[in-house]
Amino acid sequence: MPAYDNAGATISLEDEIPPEHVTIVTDNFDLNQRRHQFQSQKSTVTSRRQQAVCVRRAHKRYGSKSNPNVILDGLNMTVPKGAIYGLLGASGCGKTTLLSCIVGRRRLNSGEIWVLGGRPGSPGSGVPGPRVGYMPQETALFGEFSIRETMIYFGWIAGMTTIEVDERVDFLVTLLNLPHPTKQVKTLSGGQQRRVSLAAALIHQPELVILDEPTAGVDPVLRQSIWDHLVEITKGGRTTVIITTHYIDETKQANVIGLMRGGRFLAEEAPGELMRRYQAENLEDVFLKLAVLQNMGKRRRSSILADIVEKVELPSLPDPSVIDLEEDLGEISGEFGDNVSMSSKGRVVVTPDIASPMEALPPEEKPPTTCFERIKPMQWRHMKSLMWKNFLSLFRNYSLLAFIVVLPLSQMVLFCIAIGHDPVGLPIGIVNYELGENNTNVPCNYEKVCPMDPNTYEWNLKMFSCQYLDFLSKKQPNLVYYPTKEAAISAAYHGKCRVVLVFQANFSSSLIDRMVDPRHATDLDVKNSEIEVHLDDTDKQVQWMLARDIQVSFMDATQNLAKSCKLPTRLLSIPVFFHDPPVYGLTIPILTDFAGPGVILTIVFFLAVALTSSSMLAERNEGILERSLVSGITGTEILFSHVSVQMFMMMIQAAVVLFIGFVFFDLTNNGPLGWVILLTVLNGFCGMTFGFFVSCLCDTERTATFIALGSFLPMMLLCGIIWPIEALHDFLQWISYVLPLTKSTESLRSMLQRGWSINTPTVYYGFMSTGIWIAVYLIASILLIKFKKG
Ligand SMILES: Nc1ncnc2c1ncn2[C@@H]1O[C@H](COP(=O)(O)OP(=O)(O)OP(=O)(O)O)[C@@H](O)[C@H]1O
Repeated sequence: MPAYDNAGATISLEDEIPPEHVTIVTDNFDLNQRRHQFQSQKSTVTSRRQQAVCVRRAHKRYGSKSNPNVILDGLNMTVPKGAIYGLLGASGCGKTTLLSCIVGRRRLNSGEIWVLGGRPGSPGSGVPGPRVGYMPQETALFGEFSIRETMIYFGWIAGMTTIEVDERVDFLVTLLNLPHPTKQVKTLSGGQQRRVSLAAALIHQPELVILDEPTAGVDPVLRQSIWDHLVEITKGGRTTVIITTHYIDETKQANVIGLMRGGRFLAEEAPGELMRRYQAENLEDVFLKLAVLQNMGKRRRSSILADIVEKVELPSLPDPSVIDLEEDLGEISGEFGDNVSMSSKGRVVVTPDIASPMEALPPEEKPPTTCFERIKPMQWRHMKSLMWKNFLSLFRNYSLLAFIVVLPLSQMVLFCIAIGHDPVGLPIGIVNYELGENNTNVPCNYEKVCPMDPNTYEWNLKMFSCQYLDFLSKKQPNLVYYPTKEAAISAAYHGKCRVVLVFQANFSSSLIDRMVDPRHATDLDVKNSEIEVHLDDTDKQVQWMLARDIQVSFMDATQNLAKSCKLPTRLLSIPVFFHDPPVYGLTIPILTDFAGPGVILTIVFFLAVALTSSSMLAERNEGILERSLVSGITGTEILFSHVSVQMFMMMIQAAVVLFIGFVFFDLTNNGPLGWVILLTVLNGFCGMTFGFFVSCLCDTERTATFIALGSFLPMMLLCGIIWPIEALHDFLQWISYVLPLTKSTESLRSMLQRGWSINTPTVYYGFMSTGIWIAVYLIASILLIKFKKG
């Protein structure tokens, strides 16, 4: 017999196979009728593609190159079509990792995998896709859905009609002893949920069923009926099952079992043959013996393990001399040709049906050459299932619905009520010596007639301080009178008043001297004609507003005086005139109008972030994302289905915010309403994409929440929402310009207050910046979904 060279291994089969070790698989299963006698054949790509699953020289590690955690260490695996393959191994040995590589969710570091004739993830392979039914270890179901709705979701993805799904649901409910299909998944027991998860993997009768511990938490009777069903579906040879379990003994019903340890298979063979060869009563004994033998093999290489191995009692072996531990207990499956699966000296014939070797194989894979070929188009049936699922989840989640409407409403109401209004009732200390000795008890009255003699033009101004205080009290009514300047200032030091105004005894006459006859006015006249102001400057807003009220009240009083004397009203005012109305905005601007645009955009942006930053994570953490991806849905489809559903919610939120701001609280809006709405919605969309990005970037909801919350304050501070950008440090100004809310806030403010339209650069820069950020976040999210695997 010739020698075969497969990837560097030159092995002659001729003398190695004692006839007694050549076994035909017969267990409960007519593979021997469908499969041909053992014939050694060269392992070729074609022969590998004819297996249901074929893994060659698989290496997989987690962690960095310098500190690797090697999970698969040159593993080979051959799963013939139509077989039940039991994958056994201790917890943590890498079974789930191997399965996720098979379904295309993780990549090997090196080696190759063929699944149903194609490479997982390659175009036309159907894997991930409807050819595979995958039941992950976690339940991976939607708690809010009923059993039937769960099946409809997975059935639709696989291209089934609702009628077909209903028929299968009836069958599976009986088979798996499930409760009524209308029952909500979250109300089921753990074992029932696992069975629903199994049903979801079987609903579309896939060619390859991969079940990660389907019988965990299932009672023995039901476990037997699940196995009976698996035997039944594999009978025709169309369906192949790979199953992992911790109940080693139940795999007696498998056609082939792979015993995994140390990143390789200790054996890959029919269970009956293994027990016979190792003269073991059960498979657990076989596993134990093989494990000890593997350790002995290692001992030769490593003295470190010597102590451990010496303590292990070697079980009795049929004839240890026939086993070359070093070579034979190493991984050898498939290296001799893909029609053979073998371990040790025994060979199990698992020759595929070669009557029509290329039947049902996907077309030869051509690697994508252009970027366009790499992008998978979205499929309507996937989008339909996803959008239906997302809307259903939304409408089942009442607290979330309330959150969507109540939160923007309450935040906008809070902003409009709480921000921008002038503080009223601030205590203002008054010391008015013009009222005489007993100044706190004398009423502060003044004559409203003109104090100027119409004939001589002599002024006889009296109690102008009272006239002034009359105007001041219209703006700040809480005037508190103190007898002396010292008492008032002491009260200010103790926080009893925010400002102290002192009027000297001859305030009115000195004022007239200063205005009418400045040539004879002394320094004392000037000093006495001034209102002495002592401010508590701790609060900039309060200080600024009090200073404004004090000065404006004076101008009001002088204008009133001029008016009573029929003089030009501005005659007695300071010679600085502020035009009314101003170029844009109000004569006395209110902070609500300044902060309003930024606050509207911030509310819409961050509510969208809050909605989306957990959506992908919730799917991922519940295992649903993994399951959906294996069923053929792409990350882009999941992303866009969330985008469409959350877009709907975000638009509701944007409408609530704008309605409350402009209709209820009458915020200034001189702008083109259409563009205002469009910018607000675009900005919410930008928040959504940022949320998706965070969701794809983080592994836990907690980290996502930290990032989402952590980004809130810097954006508020740096985007010119509460303080002008021009007041920032130069370096911060640069940062500010590249943040997503800066340009859009400027744009919205210009539209609302200045009435500018889209043809103004400030306005269209806002739209452009938002559009660029949307594209950046979307592309980053898609790339993360695509490449952020294990
Ligand atoms: N994403 C990951 N990053 C780092 N290590 C991981 C990752 N996933 C799994 N591992 C490690 O890889 C090893 C194999 O894990 P895996 O889940 O494949 O084992 P398993 O055989 O399926 O275990 P079990 O039977 O308990 O489910 C474990 O040590 C695990 O800690």
